Amino acid sequence: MKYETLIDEARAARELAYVPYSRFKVGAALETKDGRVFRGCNVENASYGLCNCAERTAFFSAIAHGYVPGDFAALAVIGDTDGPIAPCGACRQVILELGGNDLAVVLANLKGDVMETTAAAQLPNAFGGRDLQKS
Ligand SMILES: O=c1ccn([C@H]2C[C@H](O)[C@@H](CO)O2)c(=O)[nH]1
Ligand SMILES: [Zn+2]
Repeated sequence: MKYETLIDEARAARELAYVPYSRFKVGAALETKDGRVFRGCNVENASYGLCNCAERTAFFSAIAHGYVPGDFAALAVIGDTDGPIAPCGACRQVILELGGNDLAVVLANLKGDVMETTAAAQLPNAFGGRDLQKS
């Protein structure tokens, strides 16, 4: 799918964000290799630490629908930022594990700025499952 189309999906997802505390809406759209798209928005909570970002909502939705690491082609994320939105560290960790090193990550904002990168490039020197398999 064209990145513009995936960004449009993320833009639509953003409209559904539940953000009574930050008022900062974020949308994500995760494309599977078999052509489906899972949308995600951020979902906040009065217990602030429970807020879930748009990126993780999209991945967790796809996993809950039976998709597994290796099934994903691209992730688009959009927010009302000056430059292309920058995923938080927690999301970069999840994007890398579930999306894989080479997942295309398309970061956008409402003004039309776009940055294309990859999951691995967004989290250098990452901790991963392999690190747990010593001894
Ligand atoms: O890439 C990002 C950055 C922030 N947020 C959310 C978390 C919180 O709900 C709000 C403010 O940080 O934006 C996302 O969903 N994705
Ligand atoms: Zn995040």
